[in-house]
Amino acid sequence: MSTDSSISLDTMEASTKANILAEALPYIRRFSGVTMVIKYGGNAMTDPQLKESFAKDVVLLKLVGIHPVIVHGGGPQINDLLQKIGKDNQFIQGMRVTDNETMNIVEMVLGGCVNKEITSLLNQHGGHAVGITGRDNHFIKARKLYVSTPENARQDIGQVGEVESIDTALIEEMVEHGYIPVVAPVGVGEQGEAFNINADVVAGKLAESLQAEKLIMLTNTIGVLDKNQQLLSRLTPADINALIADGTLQNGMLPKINATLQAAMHGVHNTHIIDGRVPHALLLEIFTDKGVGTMILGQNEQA
Ligand SMILES: NC(=[NH2+])NCCC[C@H](N)C(=O)O
Repeated sequence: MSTDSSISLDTMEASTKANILAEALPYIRRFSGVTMVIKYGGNAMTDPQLKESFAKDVVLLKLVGIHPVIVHGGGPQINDLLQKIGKDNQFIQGMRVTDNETMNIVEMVLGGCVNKEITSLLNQHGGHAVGITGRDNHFIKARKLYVSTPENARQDIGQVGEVESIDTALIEEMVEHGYIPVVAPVGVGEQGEAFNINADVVAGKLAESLQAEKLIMLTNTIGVLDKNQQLLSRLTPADINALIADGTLQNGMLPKINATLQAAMHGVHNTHIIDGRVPHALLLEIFTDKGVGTMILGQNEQA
């Protein structure tokens, strides 16, 4: 039998839970039928417990009528395999020098191991996930990305690509039929060859092409921080530009920020940078008023 004080504690806990559910309701209604592109990476992709909570969240999103589209990375997994087979990893300006042999490994790891692991994880939790790369139906067209050297010359670093165009028909078809697309960031060149593309860039461009409601990046940071390391919860693209100009946003964060900024400027309603190390970060961001990370308002959203 429970005592009086435990009854009141139970009641409090129940009412907190009820409040959370009630807070979620307007968002469930508002987001029913919309597409959200989710960039999956970092700890959320390697920690067993975080993997579970991610999979449960994605399946729940689908169950309440949201259409999640997953884009994943896999840099550390590629490094591991290259190291195992004794192939050197060389980076220029943060980009992997990718000869044909390396590209084969990249494609094996991204389109094979990592993609199928995520797909299977979602399916195990009751989703209907299907894994693809940009070479499927040639839906992500890529061109070679050159690095500019300090002397302003163009340097060829192999099969590293940038997005030329995305044909969304395949993804839309999958979504319509209830599937959760899981996309590995590999694109296809003019000759049918594979290109390795940065996953943040693919997620941003895909969100843009799909005119998604949201682009959500799961990262290993709590969000965008100000000079005093405090979380900035809501920002406009203009705020972001100011933070870049005054040096608050540092190098490491810039590629991610640029990908979100581009999406925000090209029709994606809101973009979010959230902490993938927090269990259920996706649900907390989407279904609560305050969220857990940084929300960047799209160009036409109200500040
Ligand atoms: N970091 C934030 N301020 N998040 C607010 C999220 C609000 C709402 N749940 C949405 O997804 O649109």
